[in-house]
Amino acid sequence: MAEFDSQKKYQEQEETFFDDGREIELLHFVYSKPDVEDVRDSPAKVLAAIDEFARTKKYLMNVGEDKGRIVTDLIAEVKPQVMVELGGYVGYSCILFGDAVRKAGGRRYFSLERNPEFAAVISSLVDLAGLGDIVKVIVGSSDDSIRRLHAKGALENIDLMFLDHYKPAYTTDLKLCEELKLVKPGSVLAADNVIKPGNPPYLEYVRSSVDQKKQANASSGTVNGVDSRFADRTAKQYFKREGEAKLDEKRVGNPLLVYESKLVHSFEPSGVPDAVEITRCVGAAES
Ligand SMILES: C[S@@+](CC[C@H](N)C(=O)[O-])C[C@H]1O[C@@H](n2cnc3c(N)ncnc32)[C@H](O)[C@@H]1O
Repeated sequence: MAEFDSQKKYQEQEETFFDDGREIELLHFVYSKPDVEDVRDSPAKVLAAIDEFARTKKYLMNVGEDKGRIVTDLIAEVKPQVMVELGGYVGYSCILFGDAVRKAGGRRYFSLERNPEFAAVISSLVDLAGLGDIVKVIVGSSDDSIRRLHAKGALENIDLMFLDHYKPAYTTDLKLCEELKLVKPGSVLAADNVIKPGNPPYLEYVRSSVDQKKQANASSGTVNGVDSRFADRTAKQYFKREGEAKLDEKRVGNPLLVYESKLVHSFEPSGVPDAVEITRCVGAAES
């Protein structure tokens, strides 16, 4: 693994590090750049402007350059027609990966974001980057949005999914996608923040054998709730705005799907070590 380049370090992550007006400040920062016309239609320049804000003004909870490269390499290899991200924030991953999907010949990048203000920031920056033809920003809770897109026929399968939203919802949303047959053999998953802050229930699930998954479903009805292994800070990250998380504890997914999963180490844009879990659905067992 390459060293972290400290010149590129984001500002320190404060106690309150999002939803305090900085997302709108970012928009003003980007659009008031003297060379904004040069930035237009350039995903790389929009990303550079977002990075500049986070390095010189305020921390932003973006995937960042280093972990981002793990996923853009994956996009170049998988060549997804349809990619979905869970959690868009201000659009950094959406612009980086939407551009990579377009370059790889893909058709659609869905960015699912619950906070309508953040979703508006994503849409504005996606438009500036000239990615409006491929990116669709969907406002709402990820599980509702997945169900609605599926019911409308707008989403029939997911070639590549980037999970980067509420940490306890990674497993329940993956199971929902399995039940709707959106995730199936051939699908690939990239899950962010599996070291910082960590996601033991998700790692356990994607690394389990078919038998282990069947047993886990049989032995506990509450295994999908907000697991006690999450730190309180992680479990309550969106509490102030969204209230208590409502996760479907009864969701069983499709335990017959066979996954191959590996951890790829890297760094947060703040320099803190983290990793992306890359999971490939390689088949389905007989029931
Ligand atoms: C870590 S940020 C995403 C960062 C973004 N992927 C990037 O790298 O540029 C997490 C985002 O997930 C959103 N979020 C949290 N829970 C969600 C849910 N259940 N459905 C949709 N979005 C959610 C938050 O509002 C926040 O914007």
